[in-house]
Amino acid sequence: MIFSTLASGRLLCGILRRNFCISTVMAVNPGKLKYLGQEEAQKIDEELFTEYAFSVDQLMELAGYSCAVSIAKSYPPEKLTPSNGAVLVCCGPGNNGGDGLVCARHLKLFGYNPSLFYPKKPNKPLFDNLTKQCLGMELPFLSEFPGDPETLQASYGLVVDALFGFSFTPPVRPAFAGVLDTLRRVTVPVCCVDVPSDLSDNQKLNPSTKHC
Ligand SMILES: NC(=O)C1=CN([C@@H]2O[C@H](COP(=O)(O)OP(=O)(O)OC[C@H]3O[C@@H](n4cnc5c(N)ncnc54)[C@H](O)[C@@H]3O)[C@@H](O)[C@H]2O)[C@H](O)CC1
Repeated sequence: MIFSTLASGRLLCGILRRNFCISTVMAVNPGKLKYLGQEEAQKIDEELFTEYAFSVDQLMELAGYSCAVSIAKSYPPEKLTPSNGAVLVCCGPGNNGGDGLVCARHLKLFGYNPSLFYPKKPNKPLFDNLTKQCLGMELPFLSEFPGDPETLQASYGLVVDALFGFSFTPPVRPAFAGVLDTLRRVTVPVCCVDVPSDLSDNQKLNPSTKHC
């Protein structure tokens, strides 16, 4: 699990490291943690697909599950304010968003009350299925994003940022600009899948941002 402050540059926790190495490394010595750059992580993903024949579904399930486990270890539901374990999972239009849908499902099983904000679902079976699974677990999908930080944190004790991962190309387009702006200003923990979605704009990173 990684929870550390970002200094500079685009850092990335790759699927391989996240699922196969991190928990071991962190259990032994957090100082030995190694961050992957965008290109390095993409190469590892490519290797997992080609050389080891993993499917996207498999990797996504591992990624989302790992994030839920990390969150449960660091922010147990009973320690969140408000105390009902309410979590807002913000999902973007790519695979990073898919990780978020998986994460939400596992968070529910871990005793949280996740709600999803998923404004741009791709029209592909993978995302249809992940959405169906969340609906089947009665996870609410918000029709609108809570407009300001105060409204958001009155209802949710933690945010999962699964908006963009290693394929994000700045600057953010208007459809998501307001969402990122609000996430920069909330004071509740923001746990990011892979990288904070506004990492290209380091000066404005929310100090409460964590990444897993
Ligand atoms: N390698 C894999 O297949 C896996 C990756 N995992 C996770 O997926 C992300 C990377 O996924 P990808 O679909 O390549 O991209 P993103 O989710 O980062 O986003 C692409 C999505 O975002 C749109 N977009 C890009 N730039 C902008 C912008 N400036 N403004 C608005 N929108 C933007 C773009 O059009 C696409 O729709 C990786 O980080 C992992 O988290 C899985 O874990 C499993 C396998």
